[in-house]
Amino acid sequence: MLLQLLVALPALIFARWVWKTFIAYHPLDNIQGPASPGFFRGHLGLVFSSWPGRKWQVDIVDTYGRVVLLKGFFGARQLYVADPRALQFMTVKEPEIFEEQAQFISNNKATLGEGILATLGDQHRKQRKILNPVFNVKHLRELVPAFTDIASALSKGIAREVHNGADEVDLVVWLSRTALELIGVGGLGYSFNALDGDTPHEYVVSIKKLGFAAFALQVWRYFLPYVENIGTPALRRALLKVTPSVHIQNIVEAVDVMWKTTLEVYSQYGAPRPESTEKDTSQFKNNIMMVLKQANQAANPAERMTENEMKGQINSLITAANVTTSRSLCRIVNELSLHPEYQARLRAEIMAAREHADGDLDFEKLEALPLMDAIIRETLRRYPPLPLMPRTCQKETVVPLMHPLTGRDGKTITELTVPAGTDIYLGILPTNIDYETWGPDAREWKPERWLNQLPKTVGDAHIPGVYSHQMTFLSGNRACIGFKFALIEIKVVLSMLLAHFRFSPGKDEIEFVHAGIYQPTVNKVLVPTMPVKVEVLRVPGEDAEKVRNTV
Ligand code: HEM
Repeated sequence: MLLQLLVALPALIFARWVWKTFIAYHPLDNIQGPASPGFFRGHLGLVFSSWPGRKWQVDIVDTYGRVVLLKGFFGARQLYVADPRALQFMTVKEPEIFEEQAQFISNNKATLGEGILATLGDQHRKQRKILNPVFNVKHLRELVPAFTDIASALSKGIAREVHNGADEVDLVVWLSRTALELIGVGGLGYSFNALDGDTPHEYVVSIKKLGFAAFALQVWRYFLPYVENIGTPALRRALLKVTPSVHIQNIVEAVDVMWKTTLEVYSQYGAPRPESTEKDTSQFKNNIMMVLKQANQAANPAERMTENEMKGQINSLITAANVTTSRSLCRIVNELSLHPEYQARLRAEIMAAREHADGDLDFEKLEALPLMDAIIRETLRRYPPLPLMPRTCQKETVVPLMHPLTGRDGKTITELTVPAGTDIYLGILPTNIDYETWGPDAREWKPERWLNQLPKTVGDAHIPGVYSHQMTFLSGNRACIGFKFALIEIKVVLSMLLAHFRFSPGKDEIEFVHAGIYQPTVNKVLVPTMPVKVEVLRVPGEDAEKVRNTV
Protein backbone atom coordinates (compact mmCIF):
# COMPACT_ATOMS: atom_id res chain seq x y z
CA MET A 1 0.00 0.00 0.00
CA LEU A 2 2.81 2.38 1.02
CA LEU A 3 4.71 1.50 -2.14
CA GLN A 4 1.63 2.18 -4.26
CA LEU A 5 1.25 5.55 -2.57
CA LEU A 6 4.92 6.38 -3.17
CA VAL A 7 4.48 5.71 -6.86
CA ALA A 8 1.06 7.34 -7.15
CA LEU A 9 1.97 10.61 -5.44
CA PRO A 10 4.67 11.80 -7.89
CA ALA A 11 2.49 10.61 -10.77
CA LEU A 12 -0.40 12.70 -9.44
CA ILE A 13 1.83 15.75 -8.97
CA PHE A 14 3.15 15.33 -12.54
CA ALA A 15 -0.36 14.89 -13.95
CA ARG A 16 -1.53 18.05 -12.14
CA TRP A 17 1.43 19.98 -13.55
CA VAL A 18 0.71 18.72 -17.11
CA TRP A 19 -2.94 19.67 -16.68
CA LYS A 20 -2.22 23.17 -15.35
CA THR A 21 0.58 23.93 -17.80
CA PHE A 22 -0.79 22.59 -21.06
CA ILE A 23 -4.48 21.76 -20.83
CA ALA A 24 -6.43 23.88 -18.33
CA TYR A 25 -7.58 27.41 -19.12
CA HIS A 26 -4.89 29.95 -18.18
CA PRO A 27 -5.76 33.65 -17.85
CA LEU A 28 -2.63 34.72 -19.72
CA ASP A 29 -3.08 32.52 -22.78
CA ASN A 30 -5.03 35.20 -24.62
CA ILE A 31 -1.99 37.54 -24.52
CA GLN A 32 0.01 37.56 -27.74
CA GLY A 33 3.66 36.59 -27.91
CA PRO A 34 6.30 34.83 -30.00
CA ALA A 35 6.40 31.04 -30.31
CA SER A 36 8.61 29.40 -27.72
CA PRO A 37 11.98 28.33 -29.16
CA GLY A 38 12.29 25.34 -26.81
CA PHE A 39 10.57 23.49 -24.00
CA PHE A 40 13.33 23.47 -21.37
CA ARG A 41 14.06 27.18 -21.08
CA GLY A 42 11.51 28.78 -23.40
CA HIS A 43 12.46 32.38 -24.18
CA LEU A 44 14.93 32.73 -21.30
CA GLY A 45 17.89 32.35 -23.63
CA LEU A 46 16.55 35.20 -25.77
CA VAL A 47 15.59 37.50 -22.90
CA PHE A 48 19.15 37.31 -21.59
CA SER A 49 20.94 36.98 -24.91
CA SER A 50 23.78 39.24 -26.03
CA TRP A 51 22.71 38.82 -29.65
CA PRO A 52 19.97 39.69 -30.66
CA GLY A 53 19.65 41.08 -27.09
CA ARG A 54 18.29 44.61 -27.05
CA LYS A 55 16.78 44.44 -30.52
CA TRP A 56 14.73 41.38 -29.63
CA GLN A 57 13.20 43.06 -26.58
CA VAL A 58 12.15 46.07 -28.65
CA ASP A 59 10.90 43.91 -31.52
CA ILE A 60 8.55 41.82 -29.37
CA VAL A 61 6.92 44.94 -27.92
CA ASP A 62 6.62 46.49 -31.41
CA THR A 63 5.11 43.28 -32.75
CA TYR A 64 2.81 42.03 -29.98
CA GLY A 65 2.03 45.07 -27.83
CA ARG A 66 3.18 46.52 -24.53
CA VAL A 67 2.52 43.27 -22.69
CA VAL A 68 3.95 40.15 -24.31
CA LEU A 69 3.47 36.51 -23.29
CA LEU A 70 6.76 34.59 -23.07
CA LYS A 71 7.68 31.12 -21.85
CA GLY A 72 10.12 30.27 -19.07
CA PHE A 73 11.31 26.87 -17.85
CA PHE A 74 9.11 23.93 -18.91
CA GLY A 75 6.44 26.08 -20.51
CA ALA A 76 5.83 28.41 -17.53
CA ARG A 77 4.08 31.63 -18.64
CA GLN A 78 5.99 34.87 -18.20
CA LEU A 79 5.15 38.47 -19.11
CA TYR A 80 7.30 41.18 -20.65
CA VAL A 81 5.65 44.46 -19.57
CA ALA A 82 6.20 47.91 -21.11
CA ASP A 83 2.84 49.51 -20.34
CA PRO A 84 3.30 52.60 -18.08
CA ARG A 85 0.18 52.01 -15.98
CA ALA A 86 1.04 48.34 -15.43
CA LEU A 87 4.62 49.34 -14.53
CA GLN A 88 3.29 51.93 -12.09
CA PHE A 89 0.94 49.38 -10.53
CA MET A 90 3.66 46.74 -10.17
CA THR A 91 6.47 48.92 -8.86
CA VAL A 92 4.74 51.76 -6.99
CA LYS A 93 1.27 50.60 -5.97
CA GLU A 94 1.84 46.90 -5.27
CA PRO A 95 5.60 46.33 -5.11
CA GLU A 96 5.22 43.62 -2.48
CA ILE A 97 3.02 41.60 -4.78
CA PHE A 98 5.41 42.10 -7.72
CA GLU A 99 8.51 41.34 -5.71
CA GLU A 100 12.14 40.79 -6.71
CA GLN A 101 12.70 37.24 -7.96
CA ALA A 102 13.77 34.63 -5.41
CA GLN A 103 16.84 33.82 -7.53
CA PHE A 104 17.95 37.49 -7.51
CA ILE A 105 17.71 37.68 -3.72
CA SER A 106 19.37 34.28 -3.15
CA ASN A 107 22.23 35.04 -5.50
CA ASN A 108 22.86 38.45 -4.01
CA LYS A 109 22.75 37.08 -0.48
CA ALA A 110 25.24 34.34 -1.38
CA THR A 111 27.66 36.68 -3.13
CA LEU A 112 27.18 40.15 -1.60
CA GLY A 113 25.84 39.48 1.92
CA GLU A 114 22.75 40.80 3.68
CA GLY A 115 22.69 44.29 2.13
CA ILE A 116 19.88 46.12 0.38
CA LEU A 117 20.23 44.07 -2.83
CA ALA A 118 19.57 40.86 -0.91
CA THR A 119 16.62 41.67 1.31
CA LEU A 120 12.83 41.78 0.99
CA GLY A 121 9.80 43.08 2.89
CA ASP A 122 10.31 44.66 6.31
CA GLN A 123 14.05 44.08 6.32
CA HIS A 124 14.41 45.86 2.98
CA ARG A 125 12.11 48.68 4.14
CA LYS A 126 14.18 49.14 7.30
CA GLN A 127 17.46 49.26 5.36
CA ARG A 128 16.09 51.61 2.74
CA LYS A 129 14.73 53.98 5.42
CA ILE A 130 18.21 54.37 6.91
CA LEU A 131 19.99 54.51 3.53
CA ASN A 132 17.65 57.00 1.81
CA PRO A 133 18.73 60.22 3.55
CA VAL A 134 22.37 59.26 3.09
CA PHE A 135 21.95 60.00 -0.63
CA ASN A 136 20.51 63.48 -0.18
CA VAL A 137 21.88 66.50 -2.00
CA LYS A 138 23.64 67.88 1.08
CA HIS A 139 25.90 64.85 1.27
CA LEU A 140 26.37 64.59 -2.48
CA ARG A 141 27.50 68.21 -2.68
CA GLU A 142 30.29 67.42 -0.18
CA LEU A 143 31.55 64.58 -2.36
CA VAL A 144 32.31 66.75 -5.39
CA PRO A 145 35.87 67.78 -4.33
CA ALA A 146 36.85 64.12 -3.85
CA PHE A 147 35.20 63.19 -7.18
CA THR A 148 37.12 66.01 -8.88
CA ASP A 149 40.45 64.67 -7.59
CA ILE A 150 39.59 61.25 -8.97
CA ALA A 151 38.52 62.65 -12.35
CA SER A 152 41.76 64.60 -12.46
CA ALA A 153 43.78 61.40 -11.82
CA LEU A 154 41.79 59.76 -14.63
CA SER A 155 42.67 62.56 -17.04
CA LYS A 156 46.34 62.35 -16.13
CA GLY A 157 46.30 58.59 -16.71
CA ILE A 158 44.72 58.94 -20.14
CA ALA A 159 47.08 61.78 -21.10
CA ARG A 160 50.04 59.61 -20.04
CA GLU A 161 48.85 56.77 -22.26
CA VAL A 162 48.47 59.12 -25.24
CA HIS A 163 51.84 60.70 -24.51
CA ASN A 164 53.42 57.24 -24.49
CA GLY A 165 52.24 56.78 -28.05
CA ALA A 166 48.88 54.98 -27.75
CA ASP A 167 47.02 55.26 -31.02
CA GLU A 168 43.72 54.47 -29.36
CA VAL A 169 42.79 54.32 -25.67
CA ASP A 170 40.53 51.62 -24.24
CA LEU A 171 38.19 53.80 -22.24
CA VAL A 172 36.31 50.92 -20.64
CA VAL A 173 39.41 50.15 -18.60
CA TRP A 174 39.86 53.74 -17.45
CA LEU A 175 36.20 54.40 -16.75
CA SER A 176 35.79 51.14 -14.81
CA ARG A 177 38.74 52.03 -12.60
CA THR A 178 37.33 55.53 -12.15
CA ALA A 179 33.84 54.35 -11.22
CA LEU A 180 35.30 51.99 -8.63
CA GLU A 181 37.38 54.75 -7.11
CA LEU A 182 34.37 57.09 -7.08
CA ILE A 183 32.19 54.66 -5.14
CA GLY A 184 35.21 53.55 -3.08
CA VAL A 185 36.17 57.02 -1.88
CA GLY A 186 32.75 58.71 -2.12
CA GLY A 187 30.78 55.70 -0.95
CA LEU A 188 33.04 53.93 1.47
CA GLY A 189 35.89 56.25 2.36
CA TYR A 190 38.22 53.59 0.97
CA SER A 191 40.62 54.05 -1.90
CA PHE A 192 41.16 51.05 -4.15
CA ASN A 193 44.04 53.01 -5.69
CA ALA A 194 42.27 52.03 -8.85
CA LEU A 195 43.88 54.74 -10.94
CA ASP A 196 47.45 54.12 -9.78
CA GLY A 197 49.77 51.86 -11.74
CA ASP A 198 48.82 49.25 -14.29
CA THR A 199 47.75 46.39 -12.06
CA PRO A 200 44.11 46.69 -11.01
CA HIS A 201 43.09 46.08 -7.38
CA GLU A 202 42.07 42.45 -6.83
CA TYR A 203 38.55 43.67 -6.05
CA VAL A 204 38.28 45.06 -9.59
CA VAL A 205 39.25 41.73 -11.09
CA SER A 206 36.76 39.99 -8.80
CA ILE A 207 33.75 42.14 -9.70
CA LYS A 208 34.49 41.58 -13.37
CA LYS A 209 34.73 37.82 -12.85
CA LEU A 210 31.56 37.77 -10.77
CA GLY A 211 29.59 39.81 -13.32
CA PHE A 212 30.53 37.59 -16.23
CA ALA A 213 30.11 34.31 -14.37
CA ALA A 214 26.70 35.43 -13.05
CA PHE A 215 25.57 36.34 -16.57
CA ALA A 216 26.88 33.06 -17.99
CA LEU A 217 24.93 31.18 -15.30
CA GLN A 218 21.86 33.43 -15.62
CA VAL A 219 19.50 30.62 -16.50
CA TRP A 220 20.91 28.23 -13.85
CA ARG A 221 20.63 30.87 -11.15
CA TYR A 222 16.89 30.23 -11.09
CA PHE A 223 17.58 26.94 -9.27
CA LEU A 224 19.56 28.50 -6.41
CA PRO A 225 16.56 29.19 -4.12
CA TYR A 226 15.81 25.44 -4.14
CA VAL A 227 19.28 24.37 -3.00
CA GLU A 228 20.62 27.31 -1.00
CA ASN A 229 19.64 25.82 2.36
CA ILE A 230 20.75 22.24 1.79
CA GLY A 231 23.29 21.15 4.44
CA THR A 232 25.58 23.47 6.37
CA PRO A 233 27.41 26.48 4.90
CA ALA A 234 30.67 24.50 5.20
CA LEU A 235 29.21 21.57 3.24
CA ARG A 236 27.79 23.89 0.55
CA ARG A 237 31.14 25.59 0.21
CA ALA A 238 32.98 22.25 -0.05
CA LEU A 239 30.53 21.14 -2.75
CA LEU A 240 31.01 24.38 -4.69
CA LYS A 241 34.78 23.98 -4.50
CA VAL A 242 34.63 20.62 -6.28
CA THR A 243 32.02 21.64 -8.86
CA PRO A 244 33.68 21.31 -12.28
CA SER A 245 32.51 24.68 -13.64
CA VAL A 246 34.91 27.49 -14.35
CA HIS A 247 32.10 30.02 -13.74
CA ILE A 248 31.35 28.63 -10.28
CA GLN A 249 35.05 28.56 -9.39
CA ASN A 250 35.33 32.19 -10.54
CA ILE A 251 32.37 33.12 -8.34
CA VAL A 252 33.88 31.38 -5.29
CA GLU A 253 37.23 33.12 -5.80
CA ALA A 254 35.62 36.50 -6.44
CA VAL A 255 33.39 36.29 -3.37
CA ASP A 256 36.38 35.44 -1.14
CA VAL A 257 38.28 38.50 -2.34
CA MET A 258 35.24 40.76 -2.06
CA TRP A 259 34.59 39.66 1.52
CA LYS A 260 38.21 40.15 2.48
CA THR A 261 37.95 43.74 1.19
CA THR A 262 34.59 44.27 2.89
CA LEU A 263 36.08 43.34 6.26
CA GLU A 264 39.01 45.67 5.62
CA VAL A 265 36.68 48.55 4.70
CA TYR A 266 34.33 47.86 7.60
CA SER A 267 37.11 47.70 10.16
CA GLN A 268 37.80 51.40 9.61
CA TYR A 269 34.26 52.20 10.76
CA GLY A 270 34.54 50.05 13.88
CA ALA A 271 37.12 52.33 15.49
CA PRO A 272 36.00 55.61 17.06
CA ARG A 273 36.50 58.58 14.73
CA PRO A 274 39.64 60.51 15.52
CA GLU A 275 39.03 64.18 16.36
CA SER A 276 40.98 65.28 13.31
CA THR A 277 38.41 63.80 10.94
CA GLU A 278 36.42 67.05 11.16
CA LYS A 279 39.02 68.53 8.83
CA ASP A 280 39.42 65.44 6.73
CA THR A 281 37.54 66.07 3.52
CA SER A 282 37.40 62.78 1.72
CA GLN A 283 38.61 59.54 3.22
CA PHE A 284 36.72 59.46 6.52
CA LYS A 285 34.27 62.31 6.78
CA ASN A 286 32.65 62.73 3.39
CA ASN A 287 31.50 59.31 2.44
CA ILE A 288 28.26 57.39 2.37
CA MET A 289 29.32 54.68 4.84
CA MET A 290 30.28 57.21 7.48
CA VAL A 291 26.96 59.01 7.14
CA LEU A 292 25.23 55.62 7.11
CA LYS A 293 26.93 54.57 10.31
CA GLN A 294 25.80 57.78 12.00
CA ALA A 295 22.26 57.38 10.63
CA ASN A 296 22.16 53.79 11.89
CA GLN A 297 23.25 54.81 15.36
CA ALA A 298 20.63 57.54 15.40
CA ALA A 299 17.84 55.15 14.35
CA ASN A 300 15.37 53.62 16.77
CA PRO A 301 17.16 50.50 18.21
CA ALA A 302 14.48 48.19 16.81
CA GLU A 303 15.05 49.62 13.33
CA ARG A 304 18.85 49.53 13.37
CA MET A 305 20.83 47.40 10.95
CA THR A 306 22.95 44.60 12.38
CA GLU A 307 26.69 44.49 11.79
CA ASN A 308 26.16 41.88 9.07
CA GLU A 309 23.62 44.10 7.31
CA MET A 310 25.99 47.07 7.49
CA LYS A 311 28.76 44.94 5.96
CA GLY A 312 26.33 43.76 3.31
CA GLN A 313 25.79 47.37 2.22
CA ILE A 314 29.45 47.64 1.23
CA ASN A 315 29.33 45.00 -1.51
CA SER A 316 25.78 46.01 -2.47
CA LEU A 317 26.77 49.63 -3.03
CA ILE A 318 29.90 48.80 -4.98
CA THR A 319 28.09 46.28 -7.15
CA ALA A 320 25.14 48.57 -7.82
CA ALA A 321 27.29 51.62 -8.49
CA ASN A 322 30.34 50.48 -10.35
CA VAL A 323 29.50 48.91 -13.68
CA THR A 324 26.26 50.90 -14.12
CA THR A 325 28.12 54.21 -13.84
CA SER A 326 31.17 53.23 -15.86
CA ARG A 327 29.09 51.79 -18.71
CA SER A 328 26.87 54.91 -18.74
CA LEU A 329 29.99 57.03 -19.05
CA CYS A 330 31.27 54.78 -21.85
CA ARG A 331 27.99 55.20 -23.70
CA ILE A 332 28.01 58.99 -23.35
CA VAL A 333 31.61 59.31 -24.56
CA ASN A 334 30.83 56.96 -27.43
CA GLU A 335 27.84 59.08 -28.49
CA LEU A 336 29.96 62.24 -28.24
CA SER A 337 32.65 60.70 -30.41
CA LEU A 338 30.00 59.81 -33.00
CA HIS A 339 28.46 63.32 -32.77
CA PRO A 340 31.41 65.74 -32.89
CA GLU A 341 29.07 68.74 -33.12
CA TYR A 342 27.54 67.93 -29.72
CA GLN A 343 30.98 67.19 -28.32
CA ALA A 344 32.20 70.64 -29.39
CA ARG A 345 29.12 72.36 -27.97
CA LEU A 346 29.41 70.56 -24.66
CA ARG A 347 33.13 71.36 -24.45
CA ALA A 348 32.36 75.03 -25.10
CA GLU A 349 29.75 74.99 -22.31
CA ILE A 350 32.21 73.38 -19.88
CA MET A 351 35.11 75.67 -20.80
CA ALA A 352 32.97 78.77 -20.35
CA ALA A 353 31.90 77.55 -16.90
CA ARG A 354 35.50 76.64 -15.97
CA GLU A 355 36.70 80.05 -17.03
CA HIS A 356 34.04 81.69 -14.92
CA ALA A 357 34.82 79.43 -11.95
CA ASP A 358 38.56 79.83 -12.45
CA GLY A 359 39.11 76.07 -12.54
CA ASP A 360 37.23 72.94 -11.57
CA LEU A 361 33.45 73.08 -11.23
CA ASP A 362 31.63 72.66 -7.93
CA PHE A 363 28.22 71.03 -7.43
CA GLU A 364 26.16 74.12 -8.26
CA LYS A 365 28.16 74.94 -11.40
CA LEU A 366 27.88 71.36 -12.65
CA GLU A 367 24.14 71.41 -12.03
CA ALA A 368 23.85 74.61 -14.09
CA LEU A 369 25.09 73.17 -17.41
CA PRO A 370 21.99 72.69 -19.60
CA LEU A 371 23.61 70.85 -22.49
CA MET A 372 25.49 68.51 -20.13
CA ASP A 373 22.19 67.74 -18.44
CA ALA A 374 20.42 67.17 -21.78
CA ILE A 375 23.15 64.84 -23.07
CA ILE A 376 23.07 62.73 -19.91
CA ARG A 377 19.26 62.54 -19.85
CA GLU A 378 19.11 61.60 -23.52
CA THR A 379 21.81 58.93 -23.30
CA LEU A 380 20.21 57.32 -20.25
CA ARG A 381 16.80 57.42 -21.95
CA ARG A 382 17.90 56.05 -25.29
CA TYR A 383 20.48 53.61 -23.92
CA PRO A 384 19.53 52.53 -20.38
CA PRO A 385 22.40 50.39 -19.05
CA LEU A 386 19.90 47.85 -17.68
CA PRO A 387 17.22 47.03 -20.29
CA LEU A 388 14.84 45.12 -17.99
CA MET A 389 14.30 44.15 -14.36
CA PRO A 390 12.74 40.80 -13.40
CA ARG A 391 9.98 40.36 -10.79
CA THR A 392 7.66 37.54 -9.62
CA CYS A 393 3.95 37.93 -8.87
CA GLN A 394 3.26 36.69 -5.31
CA LYS A 395 -0.55 36.38 -5.49
CA GLU A 396 -3.16 36.47 -8.22
CA THR A 397 -3.77 40.12 -9.02
CA VAL A 398 -5.65 42.18 -11.59
CA VAL A 399 -3.28 44.65 -13.25
CA PRO A 400 -4.64 47.75 -15.07
CA LEU A 401 -3.30 48.76 -18.49
CA MET A 402 -2.87 52.19 -20.05
CA HIS A 403 -2.78 50.83 -23.61
CA PRO A 404 -5.39 48.12 -24.29
CA LEU A 405 -4.09 44.98 -26.01
CA THR A 406 -5.63 42.86 -28.72
CA GLY A 407 -5.97 39.30 -27.48
CA ARG A 408 -5.28 36.18 -29.55
CA ASP A 409 -9.07 35.91 -29.86
CA GLY A 410 -9.20 39.39 -31.47
CA LYS A 411 -10.94 40.96 -28.46
CA THR A 412 -9.69 44.00 -26.56
CA ILE A 413 -7.94 43.44 -23.21
CA THR A 414 -7.97 46.36 -20.77
CA GLU A 415 -6.61 44.62 -17.68
CA LEU A 416 -4.67 41.45 -16.91
CA THR A 417 -5.29 38.74 -14.36
CA VAL A 418 -1.79 37.69 -13.37
CA PRO A 419 -1.61 34.38 -11.46
CA ALA A 420 0.68 33.88 -8.46
CA GLY A 421 4.12 32.64 -9.46
CA THR A 422 4.21 34.41 -12.83
CA ASP A 423 7.63 35.82 -13.64
CA ILE A 424 7.54 39.35 -15.05
CA TYR A 425 10.13 41.41 -16.92
CA LEU A 426 9.74 45.14 -16.35
CA GLY A 427 10.65 46.49 -19.79
CA ILE A 428 12.85 49.53 -19.22
CA LEU A 429 14.19 49.96 -22.74
CA PRO A 430 10.97 49.70 -24.81
CA THR A 431 9.22 52.11 -22.40
CA ASN A 432 12.05 54.64 -22.76
CA ILE A 433 11.81 54.64 -26.56
CA ASP A 434 8.05 54.33 -27.09
CA TYR A 435 6.95 56.29 -30.20
CA GLU A 436 3.61 57.25 -28.66
CA THR A 437 5.35 58.84 -25.68
CA TRP A 438 8.36 60.48 -27.35
CA GLY A 439 7.17 61.02 -30.92
CA PRO A 440 8.53 59.85 -34.28
CA ASP A 441 12.15 60.61 -33.24
CA ALA A 442 11.85 58.41 -30.11
CA ARG A 443 14.65 56.10 -31.25
CA GLU A 444 17.09 58.80 -32.20
CA TRP A 445 19.76 60.10 -29.84
CA LYS A 446 18.70 63.72 -29.74
CA PRO A 447 19.78 65.74 -26.67
CA GLU A 448 18.06 68.78 -28.15
CA ARG A 449 14.68 67.40 -27.05
CA TRP A 450 15.58 68.23 -23.43
CA LEU A 451 16.50 71.82 -24.29
CA ASN A 452 13.08 72.42 -25.84
CA GLN A 453 9.65 71.83 -24.40
CA LEU A 454 8.95 68.10 -24.25
CA PRO A 455 5.87 66.94 -26.20
CA LYS A 456 2.66 66.81 -24.15
CA THR A 457 2.55 63.05 -24.76
CA VAL A 458 5.57 62.62 -22.48
CA GLY A 459 3.69 63.99 -19.46
CA ASP A 460 0.50 62.20 -20.51
CA ALA A 461 2.30 58.86 -20.53
CA HIS A 462 2.75 59.06 -16.72
CA ILE A 463 5.97 57.07 -16.80
CA PRO A 464 6.47 56.12 -13.13
CA GLY A 465 10.31 56.29 -13.21
CA VAL A 466 12.06 58.34 -10.52
CA TYR A 467 14.10 60.22 -13.13
CA SER A 468 13.09 62.33 -16.07
CA HIS A 469 10.10 60.44 -17.52
CA GLN A 470 12.21 57.33 -18.02
CA MET A 471 12.49 53.90 -16.40
CA THR A 472 16.31 53.81 -16.43
CA PHE A 473 16.53 54.00 -12.62
CA LEU A 474 13.16 52.25 -12.21
CA SER A 475 10.33 53.35 -9.91
CA GLY A 476 8.84 52.58 -6.53
CA ASN A 477 10.39 51.21 -3.37
CA ARG A 478 13.27 49.47 -5.16
CA ALA A 479 14.12 52.28 -7.56
CA CYS A 480 17.81 53.16 -7.74
CA ILE A 481 18.72 54.73 -4.43
CA GLY A 482 21.95 56.12 -5.85
CA PHE A 483 20.74 57.85 -9.02
CA LYS A 484 21.66 61.36 -7.88
CA PHE A 485 25.07 60.05 -6.82
CA ALA A 486 25.44 58.55 -10.32
CA LEU A 487 24.43 61.77 -12.07
CA ILE A 488 26.89 63.93 -10.18
CA GLU A 489 29.71 61.40 -10.72
CA ILE A 490 28.99 61.44 -14.44
CA LYS A 491 28.96 65.25 -14.55
CA VAL A 492 32.28 65.57 -12.71
CA VAL A 493 34.00 63.02 -14.97
CA LEU A 494 32.60 64.41 -18.23
CA SER A 495 33.47 67.99 -17.32
CA MET A 496 37.06 66.91 -16.69
CA LEU A 497 37.41 64.68 -19.75
CA LEU A 498 35.99 67.15 -22.24
CA ALA A 499 38.07 69.99 -20.85
CA HIS A 500 41.21 68.05 -21.71
CA PHE A 501 40.51 65.68 -24.60
CA ARG A 502 38.78 65.31 -27.93
CA PHE A 503 37.31 61.85 -28.61
CA SER A 504 36.71 60.34 -32.03
CA PRO A 505 35.87 56.84 -33.28
CA GLY A 506 38.71 54.32 -33.45
CA LYS A 507 39.17 51.88 -36.32
CA ASP A 508 36.77 49.28 -34.84
CA GLU A 509 33.09 50.01 -34.48
CA ILE A 510 31.93 49.83 -30.86
CA GLU A 511 28.87 47.67 -30.28
CA PHE A 512 27.08 47.70 -26.93
CA VAL A 513 25.77 44.23 -26.15
CA HIS A 514 23.61 42.86 -23.39
CA ALA A 515 25.56 40.95 -20.74
CA GLY A 516 23.28 41.61 -17.77
CA ILE A 517 24.18 45.22 -18.38
CA TYR A 518 25.15 46.73 -21.76
CA GLN A 519 28.86 46.28 -22.38
CA PRO A 520 30.91 47.99 -25.11
CA THR A 521 32.55 45.37 -27.34
CA VAL A 522 34.24 45.12 -30.72
CA ASN A 523 34.17 42.40 -33.39
CA LYS A 524 31.44 40.39 -31.59
CA VAL A 525 33.82 39.33 -28.82
CA LEU A 526 32.08 39.40 -25.45
CA VAL A 527 34.87 41.16 -23.55
CA PRO A 528 34.23 44.77 -22.53
CA THR A 529 36.45 47.01 -24.60
CA MET A 530 36.07 50.50 -26.04
CA PRO A 531 39.10 51.69 -28.02
CA VAL A 532 38.67 55.31 -29.15
CA LYS A 533 40.99 57.95 -30.56
CA VAL A 534 41.96 60.53 -27.96
CA GLU A 535 43.55 63.86 -28.74
CA VAL A 536 44.99 65.86 -25.84
CA LEU A 537 43.73 69.44 -26.05
CA ARG A 538 45.10 70.56 -22.74
CA VAL A 539 47.53 68.74 -20.50
CA PRO A 540 45.71 67.76 -17.28
CA GLY A 541 47.11 69.51 -14.23
CA GLU A 542 48.86 72.16 -16.28
CA ASP A 543 46.33 74.92 -16.19
CA ALA A 544 48.65 77.41 -17.83
CA GLU A 545 48.97 75.16 -20.88
CA LYS A 546 47.44 76.75 -23.93
CA VAL A 547 44.16 75.28 -25.01
CA ARG A 548 44.76 73.93 -28.51
CA ASN A 549 41.64 74.50 -30.51
CA THR A 550 39.28 73.60 -27.68
CA VAL A 551 36.10 73.40 -29.72
C1 HEM B 1 23.77 55.16 -14.32
C2 HEM B 1 23.98 54.43 -13.26
C3 HEM B 1 22.93 53.57 -12.60
C4 HEM B 1 21.84 52.94 -13.12
C5 HEM B 1 21.36 52.94 -14.57
C6 HEM B 1 21.16 52.27 -12.04
C7 HEM B 1 19.99 51.55 -12.18
C8 HEM B 1 19.36 50.89 -11.14
C9 HEM B 1 18.15 50.11 -11.27
C10 HEM B 1 17.38 49.88 -12.57
C11 HEM B 1 17.84 49.62 -10.05
C12 HEM B 1 16.66 48.71 -9.69
C13 HEM B 1 17.14 47.31 -9.46
C14 HEM B 1 16.05 46.33 -9.08
O1 HEM B 1 14.89 46.64 -9.17
O2 HEM B 1 16.38 45.21 -8.71
C15 HEM B 1 18.85 50.08 -9.13
C16 HEM B 1 18.88 49.78 -7.79
C17 HEM B 1 19.87 50.20 -6.93
N1 HEM B 1 20.89 51.08 -7.22
FE1 HEM B 1 21.31 51.90 -9.01
N2 HEM B 1 21.86 52.50 -10.89
C18 HEM B 1 22.93 53.30 -11.17
C19 HEM B 1 23.87 53.79 -10.29
C20 HEM B 1 23.87 53.57 -8.93
C21 HEM B 1 24.80 54.14 -7.99
C22 HEM B 1 25.92 55.10 -8.34
C23 HEM B 1 24.49 53.63 -6.75
C24 HEM B 1 25.12 53.88 -5.40
C25 HEM B 1 25.91 54.85 -5.11
C26 HEM B 1 23.35 52.75 -6.92
C27 HEM B 1 22.75 52.04 -5.92
C28 HEM B 1 21.63 51.25 -6.07
C29 HEM B 1 21.08 50.43 -5.00
C30 HEM B 1 21.63 50.29 -3.59
C31 HEM B 1 19.96 49.78 -5.55
C32 HEM B 1 19.01 48.80 -4.83
C33 HEM B 1 17.84 49.58 -4.29
C34 HEM B 1 16.85 48.72 -3.56
O3 HEM B 1 16.77 47.51 -3.82
O4 HEM B 1 16.10 49.26 -2.74
N3 HEM B 1 22.99 52.75 -8.26
N4 HEM B 1 19.76 50.87 -9.82
